[in-house]
Amino acid sequence: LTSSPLKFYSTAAAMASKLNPPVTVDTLNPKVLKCEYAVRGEIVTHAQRLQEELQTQPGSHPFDEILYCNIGNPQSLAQQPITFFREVLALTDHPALLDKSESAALFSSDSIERAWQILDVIPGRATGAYSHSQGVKGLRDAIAAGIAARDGFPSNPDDIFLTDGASPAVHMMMQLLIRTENDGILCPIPQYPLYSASIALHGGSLVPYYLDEGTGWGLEISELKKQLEEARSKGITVRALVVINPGNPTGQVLAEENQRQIVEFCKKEGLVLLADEVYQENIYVDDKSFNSFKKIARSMGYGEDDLAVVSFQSVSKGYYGECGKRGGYMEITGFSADVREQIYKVASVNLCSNISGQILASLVMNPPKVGDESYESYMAEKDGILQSLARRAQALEEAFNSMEGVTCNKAEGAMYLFPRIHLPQKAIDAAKAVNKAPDAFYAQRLLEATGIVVVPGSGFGQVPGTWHFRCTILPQEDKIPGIISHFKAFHESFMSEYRD
Ligand SMILES: Cc1ncc(COP(=O)(O)O)c(CN[C@@H]2CONC2=O)c1O
Repeated sequence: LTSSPLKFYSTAAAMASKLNPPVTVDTLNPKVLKCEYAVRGEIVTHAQRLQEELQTQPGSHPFDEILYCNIGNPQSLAQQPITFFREVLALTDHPALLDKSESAALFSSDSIERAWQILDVIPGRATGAYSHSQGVKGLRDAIAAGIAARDGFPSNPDDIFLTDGASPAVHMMMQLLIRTENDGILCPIPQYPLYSASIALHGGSLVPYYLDEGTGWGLEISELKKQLEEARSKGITVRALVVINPGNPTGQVLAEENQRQIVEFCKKEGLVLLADEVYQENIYVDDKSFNSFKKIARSMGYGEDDLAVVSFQSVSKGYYGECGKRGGYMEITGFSADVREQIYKVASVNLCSNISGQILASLVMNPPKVGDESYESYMAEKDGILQSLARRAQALEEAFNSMEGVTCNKAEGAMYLFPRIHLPQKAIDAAKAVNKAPDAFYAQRLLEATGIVVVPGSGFGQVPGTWHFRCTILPQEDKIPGIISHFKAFHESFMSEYRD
């Protein structure tokens, strides 16, 4: 060590850093440690381990593939993208294709025309350049037109912020609204854990309101009032109300009257209404249809000066399922000019969202119309996917309801079922013995027996003492009977093992 001072100090420094590494879990931001996201949590990590074992040791498990029913990721389960959308994306991603004569034989005339329209609103037709921080103005014009056509009320392109999926838009709003842990956000329980994770990351307080499983996950205003008053009595300033419609993980579609009550509640209590509407195209029941909260507010005569409504949309869901393209937007209304300036400033720090995602968001909100060359084929693809999703939801709902001790509300929309499992006390005790929540214990045993990955209800929140799991309706239709039979066989065996 004394042969050379440099060697001495470098060895000593190396030893010191091993003893006191600059970063340990204990020295990380405690808000990060508090954050949890169950959709890709412990059960999924375990599934990935089993998947590796299947590859390295074929036959090592009583199944030959892992079926990921944990995440709303349609194309990872073989759903095909919409042809028209992909043709336009291909042409705008490589505009030189438009100058080649062969392209007319490869692409529909309306996808070529749409590609030109899009390129003409992008400065210099440069789809590789940064755009305006809210997104390309011409694309926001198209999205605003699509929103207006959907709702029957005007939409201002300057209210739209194009984002890399809805997730960053939610984070941005939490960043803007949460000052300290005394700022609260009313969130549904069960909720999609992006909200609890984002509130934790931003140091705020999640104020829960419980959806009523007994009335098909109904959202009761009395529950909102109770939770709001309880939070306020603890010194929490409740800033906003999150509504996910159609619901994730619960799949309910709100009735119009209920939406009006919610708008009235937000106006009366001075809450920002954060309307997560990423499943707006996923409706499977004939007696419900999607109404945006902005449409409801405007139809009640409430305008910019009455209440703030932020609407989130995404290209990840619907019949398009383009999760990996990272497209989406938030439409912000009801904020003053100086608040909007601050929202713009935060958006500008990230420069802009990706251009392909922006283009795709404009296509989702302006799909082919009657008379377009692609209209028939587009509608055939769209209806085919949505009708199949509805059949899969029905088949899985019926299967869960046929299982001992399982009750499952209908998936009116979205992409999930969220059945309740009434577990025998012996199973609850067995879970406790291995320090797991009973539904996490059940999900792990299901995975190890069948290769099926579901997310424990504890990852979404639930009424204490109740246990659920979330299963997507996304495996391709020909796989559903096999999933049902394996699920049922496992469940019967599990219940026999632990029946009181
Ligand atoms: C209600 C809701 N809001 C926002 C998002 C975020 O979407 P993007 O960031 O992709 O636009 C999701 C994604 N759904 C997650 C991802 O897959 N399964 C889920 O529950 C969601 O379910």
